Amino acid sequence: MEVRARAPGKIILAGEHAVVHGSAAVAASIALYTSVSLRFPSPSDNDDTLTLHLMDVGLDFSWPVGRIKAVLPASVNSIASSPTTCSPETVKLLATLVEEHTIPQEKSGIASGVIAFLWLYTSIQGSKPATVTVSSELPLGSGLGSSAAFCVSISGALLALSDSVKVESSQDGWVVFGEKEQQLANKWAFEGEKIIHGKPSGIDNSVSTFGNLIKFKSGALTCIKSNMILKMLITNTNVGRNTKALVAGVSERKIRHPDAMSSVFTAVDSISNELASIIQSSDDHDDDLEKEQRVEELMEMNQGLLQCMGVSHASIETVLRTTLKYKLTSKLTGAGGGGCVLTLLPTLLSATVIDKVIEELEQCGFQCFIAEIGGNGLEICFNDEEDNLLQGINSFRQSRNLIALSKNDNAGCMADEIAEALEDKDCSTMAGPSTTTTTSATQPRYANYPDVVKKCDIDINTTADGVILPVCVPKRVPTLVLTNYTQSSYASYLNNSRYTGVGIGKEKDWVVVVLTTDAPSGTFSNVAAPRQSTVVRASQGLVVLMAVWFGIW
Ligand SMILES: Nc1ncnc2c1ncn2[C@@H]1O[C@H](COP(=O)(O)OP(=O)(O)O)[C@@H](O)[C@H]1O
Ligand SMILES: C[C@@](O)(CCOP(=O)(O)O)CC(=O)O
Repeated sequence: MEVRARAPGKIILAGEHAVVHGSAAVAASIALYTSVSLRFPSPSDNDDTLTLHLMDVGLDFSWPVGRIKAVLPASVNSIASSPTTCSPETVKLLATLVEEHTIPQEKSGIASGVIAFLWLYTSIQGSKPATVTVSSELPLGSGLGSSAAFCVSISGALLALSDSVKVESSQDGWVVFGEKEQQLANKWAFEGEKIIHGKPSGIDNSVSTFGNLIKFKSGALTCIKSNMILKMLITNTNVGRNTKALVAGVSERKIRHPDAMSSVFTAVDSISNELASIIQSSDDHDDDLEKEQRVEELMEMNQGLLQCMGVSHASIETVLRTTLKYKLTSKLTGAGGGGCVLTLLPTLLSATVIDKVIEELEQCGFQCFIAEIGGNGLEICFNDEEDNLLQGINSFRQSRNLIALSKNDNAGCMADEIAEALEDKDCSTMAGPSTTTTTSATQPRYANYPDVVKKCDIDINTTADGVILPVCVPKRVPTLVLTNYTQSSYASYLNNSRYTGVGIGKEKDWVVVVLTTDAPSGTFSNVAAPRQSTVVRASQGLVVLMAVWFGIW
């Protein structure tokens, strides 16, 4: 049983930090997602571990479920339908599980994310074995809400396969939870955020769960309907910072200067409310330019107040100065202290100016992108990743008037085994030609072939017709995986009528497609020896490598 969930990142247009102290804030989801796949093993897998693959940081964690049960006393068991806060004592217990793995010093911030994962997992699913894989399009720790997207997507996947939520698993493609289920996922995500952040306001997990454009104040969310075009340039200063420390720093400043800080928060509250009412839908577009200027002014004022809170940074000031040269207004977004900066790109701004600003910002070592604002929040998909790839391959074949490939279980088993053998190989280490002969010295180094063949019940003596197509795509981004099959030299195999069956396997960055034929030597119940093997480099701009082995060893 497998489910995938994805949740978007966010930008805060006004009100970060002040929102932690009860002021209003305005935020929008952006079309950059964190995706989670959750798979429970079948009894025949004999797998009794909980495994977490964190693709973005290249870290894997695995615990025998017995170990988790031994560490967590039964008294901390939660109920999936009623989100509960992880006590400091339980955080310590979960930290011991995380400490059983080595996390390099420069990635130490990941530990709190893994603790949050363990809390959400054990609370919603108990101590079942499973494999959970997380990958994100968001930069981590840059103010775009990666921690919220992490907690929301994990909560969504865990709830989707729990008894507490009713979702129609037969639906195709990405589906949005019903309102009740969204509320539940949001509450659990908030509990995860508390572990990572200490004192989150709840705005990040709310906008990641519900999507769109929202106003948020004291835990209450109002959806903003807007048809105003808000084009935002996002500049990542690439300066790392820690949300928890920045939020704590503002609270300490509030303790030192209660009156002054309370005035700052009140001013931010007014800014957020005014911003929300300006961008609220109106059919009158005559004053759009004036609205844009008012939004710019409010952003500028908000940035000034964020400086008062002590969360700006030299890199943020550099972005402000650079964009001001082009008469553009910017403000930090998220916790500040580095991270990302927003620049409003007025509707009448020419593409040439936009290119120039971006060029200048990039010369400072920053990264710029324009993100789509206000899409869906948390979404779930029950279609298996492999089924989706097969669907894509079959659409490609259909467009060439070929019959659809049907699943061949033995080939599927072989694809799984080869993917497993490849999983720890780096994409780049696979460059260069592979071996072509049967002698043990020159056999392809990726799998223990005779064992694979035996395990998958394939007769090594009669199977001669088949092709194995491995692809390595960092994070297995589905669209890129598909194009690596359909827009590379692999396309000639997919575009060949002699292949009628298919098996697909995947592990880490690797996907393996095994094609079979209808001939007695190609059904994979019988066999032969290897004939040829090559490795080719794909041209997708990513580090993508592919190997083709004709025939079976
Ligand atoms: N894709 C991910 N993989 C692993 N951990 C993640 C991921 N996304 C977020 N996290 C967790 O969230 C933390 C970043 O959160 P935070 O500092 O608040 O930055 P952001 O502004 O991106 O939310 C990471 O240090 C890690 O603990
Ligand atoms: C500073 C704050 O307002 C937003 C933090 O955003 P991020 O974690 O930097 O993406 C904190 C919060 O609202 O919980």
